[in-house]
Amino acid sequence: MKLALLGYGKMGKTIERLAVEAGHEVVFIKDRANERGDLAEADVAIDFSTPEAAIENISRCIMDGIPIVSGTTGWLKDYDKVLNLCEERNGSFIYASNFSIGVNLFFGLNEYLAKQMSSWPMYDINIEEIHHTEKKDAPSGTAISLAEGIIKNTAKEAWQLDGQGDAVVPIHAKREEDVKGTHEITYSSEIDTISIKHEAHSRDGFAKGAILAAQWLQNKKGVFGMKDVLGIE
Ligand SMILES: NC(=O)C1=CN([C@@H]2O[C@H](COP(=O)(O)OP(=O)(O)OC[C@H]3O[C@@H](n4cnc5c(N)ncnc54)[C@H](OP(=O)(O)O)[C@@H]3O)[C@@H](O)[C@H]2O)C=CC1
Ligand SMILES: O=C(O)C1=N[C@H](C(=O)O)C[C@H](O)C1
Repeated sequence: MKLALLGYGKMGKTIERLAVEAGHEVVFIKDRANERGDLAEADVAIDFSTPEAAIENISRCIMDGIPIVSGTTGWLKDYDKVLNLCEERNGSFIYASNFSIGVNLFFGLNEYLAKQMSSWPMYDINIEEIHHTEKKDAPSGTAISLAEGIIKNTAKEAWQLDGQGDAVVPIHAKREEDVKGTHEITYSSEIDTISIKHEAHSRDGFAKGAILAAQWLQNKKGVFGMKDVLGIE
């Protein structure tokens, strides 16, 4: 597979290393100021850039007829624009707040637990996410997906950063040196605490998932998520 990389930071470089190791070729690289190679040669593009740059990168690929996988977080206010453009141009697009297989299994566990806990209002829900100090957005895209999974399965109505109130799922975001990505959901009562936690040990899981998604998307049209790629409910 010939890949274009939009964003060549921590994730772009990890994807390049693992893609080349797996026999793929990187034919185009773009960061903030530079472009190398030819986007038109790519079978699929992978965007891990910035919240500000993602919409332009994704739109450019859809306009140029290149299937595009995006893992950039913090740009979802523009998601409907991408949906419409993709439909108009018969494009191919996947977004996931987290491409690791482990986190996608964890999403299912989170929804299962939320459904069980919805009958027991004495438990207070909290989400905590911890990431490296260079992260630009808070809360993380993954924490937002986890909150949405809880809202879908309980009487909670919204998530809020450091929020409070009966209808709110509070998310607490911490920034610590070199943490790759930790997410923990806690249900606490006076009697006891139940928690589930996912901790990434490196960026390889995110990168491998994005490469898998790129392979899967190559000959498909439409808008998809990581559940489609992995074939999970
Ligand atoms: N979905 C998932 O599984 C995961 C998502 N992420 C998300 O991916 C994104 C990137 O993360 P990470 O690699 O750690 O961040 P980095 O800050 O390490 O890299 C971001 C890159 O984007 C580049 N960039 C800036 N502007 C543009 C532009 N206009 N076009 C193309 N590239 C541009 C930066 O270039 P320069 O250095 O020149 O400024 C840099 O190379 C974040 O939103 C993060 O939350 C991260 C891990 C997993
Ligand atoms: O910025 C990161 O590093 C990560 N971002 C994603 C997010 O916002 O959820 C995924 C992962 O946790 C790493």
